[in-house]
Amino acid sequence: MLDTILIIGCGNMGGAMLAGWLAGGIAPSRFTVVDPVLAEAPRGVTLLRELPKGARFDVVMLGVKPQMLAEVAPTIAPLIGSDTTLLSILAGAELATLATLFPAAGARVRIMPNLSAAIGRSPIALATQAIDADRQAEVTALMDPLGTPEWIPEDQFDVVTALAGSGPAFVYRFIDALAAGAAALGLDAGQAQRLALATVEGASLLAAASEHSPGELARRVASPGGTTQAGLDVLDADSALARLAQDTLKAAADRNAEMAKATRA
Ligand SMILES: NC(=O)C1=CN([C@@H]2O[C@H](COP(=O)(O)OP(=O)(O)OC[C@H]3O[C@@H](n4cnc5c(N)ncnc54)[C@H](OP(=O)(O)O)[C@@H]3O)[C@@H](O)[C@H]2O)C=CC1
Ligand SMILES: O=C(O)[C@@H]1CCC=N1
Repeated sequence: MLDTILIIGCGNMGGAMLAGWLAGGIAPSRFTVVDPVLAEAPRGVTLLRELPKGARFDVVMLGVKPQMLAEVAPTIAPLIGSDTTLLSILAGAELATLATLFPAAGARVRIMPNLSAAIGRSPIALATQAIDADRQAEVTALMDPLGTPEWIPEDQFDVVTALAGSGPAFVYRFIDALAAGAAALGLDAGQAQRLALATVEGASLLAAASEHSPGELARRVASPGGTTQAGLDVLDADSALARLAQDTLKAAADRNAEMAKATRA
């Protein structure tokens, strides 16, 4: 059973996952958080400034920056035994690196969530090696309150990190760009921001609920020879948006691969 959970590094992403778990009804008493700067933990969650000595947890989740891994791993390793499931959300920290740094762990799972975990709406990519089916099912169940867990081969982590981990930032840029474009055409800036956000929220919810693909939905918005088609023609000219999206994802995926190299133990 994955009852007790130690989160090491509870910043933006670790904090979002903790919020999602608590909102999903998991008892706060199951969580212990180690973080040097977190002002306070949610009610019922134990907050420590340093790693606990001699304690054992069913799950240890690494939530520090990837650049910290080599420094903190030797102090974390004594907490980890064959009964521990090690989870890592560190971009670029490969399973082989985790195996070198935490050889005693009963299971090691690499995870790529995003900040929407806080509201239970994150894609959650997971990769592992040599895990027994029961423990794998327990990890999946632990991720369920955070969104949509999917086990994937580890060699897809660079692109999945770019798409699903970094992706919210790209969407936020697009919302800002829509709002700035509308403001430049004369709309009040605050109103433009509200309308852009509501448009993206509604479009995204509809696409998620619809039997139709996003491409088909775009076709349904665009009346022949109308307003939308005039705008789509700009996005589609020379595949401008498609190329920009691919270049954006490639830059993020390449950086993830570089970080994996730098983090290799
Ligand atoms: N942000 C995101 O959307 C996503 C992030 N990730 C991954 O999540 C990890 C964390 O990123 P993010 O949350 O953005 O980063 P943050 O800097 O917000 O969080 C990391 C936290 O760990 C703390 N910390 C530093 N050293 C230790 C230590 N020795 N023991 C315990 N805690 C420590 C940091 O404190 P201090 O500030 O003092 O260093 C900070 O509070 C990264 O590895 C990243 O790749 C993955 C997916 C998405
Ligand atoms: O930017 C980063 O490196 C992390 C990984 C994915 C999202 N944030």
